[in-house]
Amino acid sequence: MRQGYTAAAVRRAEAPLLAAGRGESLMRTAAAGLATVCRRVLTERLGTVTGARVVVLTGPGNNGGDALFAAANLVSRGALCVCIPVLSRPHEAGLEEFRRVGGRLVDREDAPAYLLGADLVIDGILGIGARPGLPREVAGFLREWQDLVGNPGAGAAPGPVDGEAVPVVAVDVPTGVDATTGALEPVHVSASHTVTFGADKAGMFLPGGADVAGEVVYVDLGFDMHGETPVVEIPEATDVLDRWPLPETANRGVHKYSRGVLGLVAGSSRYPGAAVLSTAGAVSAGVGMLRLLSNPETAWPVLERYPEVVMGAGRVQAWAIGPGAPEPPLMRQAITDAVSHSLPIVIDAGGLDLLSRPLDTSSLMTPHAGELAALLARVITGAPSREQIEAEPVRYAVRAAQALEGVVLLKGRRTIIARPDGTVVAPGVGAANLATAGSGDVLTGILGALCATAGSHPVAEITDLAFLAGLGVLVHARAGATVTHASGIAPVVERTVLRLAEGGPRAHEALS
Ligand SMILES: NC(=O)C1=CN([C@@H]2O[C@H](COP(=O)(O)OP(=O)(O)OC[C@H]3O[C@@H](n4cnc5c(N)ncnc54)[C@H](O)[C@@H]3O)[C@@H](O)[C@H]2O)[C@@H](O)CC1
Repeated sequence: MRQGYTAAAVRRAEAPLLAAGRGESLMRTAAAGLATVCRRVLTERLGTVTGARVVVLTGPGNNGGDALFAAANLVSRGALCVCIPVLSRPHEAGLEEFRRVGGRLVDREDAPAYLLGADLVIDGILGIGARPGLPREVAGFLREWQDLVGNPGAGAAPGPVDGEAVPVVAVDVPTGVDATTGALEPVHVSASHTVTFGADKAGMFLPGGADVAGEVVYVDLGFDMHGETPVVEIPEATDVLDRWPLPETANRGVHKYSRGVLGLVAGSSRYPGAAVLSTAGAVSAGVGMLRLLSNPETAWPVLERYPEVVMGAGRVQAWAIGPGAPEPPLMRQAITDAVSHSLPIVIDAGGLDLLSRPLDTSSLMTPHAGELAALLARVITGAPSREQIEAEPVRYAVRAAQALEGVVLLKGRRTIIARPDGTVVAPGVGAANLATAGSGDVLTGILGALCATAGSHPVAEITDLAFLAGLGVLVHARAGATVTHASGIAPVVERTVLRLAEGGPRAHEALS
């Protein structure tokens, strides 16, 4: 798991080291890490660093200092580096070293020629010291750069040159990206790589920043982050291997109940397929048993494919309700059972329409932006529109988690899972082919199965529903990336879970 912090937290963590007079050595370590990434990028692109044409963009702060020290390293290995000061005078010691080894300072007016001929651009204009609102000079420069490389989109600065994008390595944070929230200035740098120092910055993993940071490479500076709370957690494949709650198989006392029973309320005569898809997700993710509450019309297609499903209510360890707009009385029955037995409940689609206040049990709500707008309209005053939610998904997912005192999984191209304490889990980008009807139903089944299985373990409490949901989203995305149809996801989820259960190298295979 990676953990992202606010810029203020990073500042607090670096303060004791700066007070101990270690500022220069920190910068040298940061620059060495930055140079390593630049050398890798150049070698991948050109096969060598020697003769590579590198443009270094600087601002007045330490961010530019990092860039210049790193560029000095590249010059000493034969790269041809120029520095364009985009804002004020560059970092003095960095510039001195850069020039001493043969780097050249060039005028801003000459920037177009250098940018067009570059093999690599290093963005050291602004880092975590950036104040909101780019200075005019910087915004103007980035706009010219955009026009130059024929990328008129409001966002991306660098674009394809001669059919191939020039790599841009951002120092710590791409210029124009808020290090904490990921919010983008109207014009900003779009990087292929971001080399970040001391601690991951939250904004690089949240919508906006995550779309323009490229590969985020972390360089350790020995900061002690223990006293700081990460505001975003990023689950990775290794977390799935370590923390996916696999059904118990090892001990002899195992039976279907101890492997997790999920109660599912899904499907209607209008959307019978939703029950099949959510059942597929749940069964594939590894429940011990599945009870389906549904009308007979909906039940038959499910039973045809999954005869092991048991119809009707009974003892369960978790509930999942809502895919395919099931009949409200059935969903209410599930909610009542979840609350009276303190069971976790996943609430999707039609189930969300029943909510207007917090439930007195662990809840995981899975709306998309439109559903969240409708839900918030019932719960808070001054609720946002769907468009507002799409523009600021983290803000409104957190708002909903607080108002509903549960975990809110806001679906979108970048799914965000918010806890009531304001922290989020950001499992990264989903597969484009998951944006299909029915894909969310499969996810609900997976999430329900995870809750049921985790809830059936000897320590029957789910300490972190949001992180668990993040693992479900990762496996769902992984499965989706390898299939072309939502209905085809289930077998891939099943294969993934089976391989997790087998452990060893094959488990890694399933997630790589
Ligand atoms: N302090 C440390 O421990 C380390 C810091 N490092 C680097 O230092 C960076 C932070 O350095 P700084 O604090 O110098 O900050 P920056 O380099 O981000 O920039 C700060 C400068 O830009 C100006 N500025 C910022 N926003 C502006 C705006 N909107 N309009 C006009 N001027 C604006 C400020 O007045 C200041 O002069 C990090 O991102 C990282 O790259 C690294 O060297 C590693 C160690």
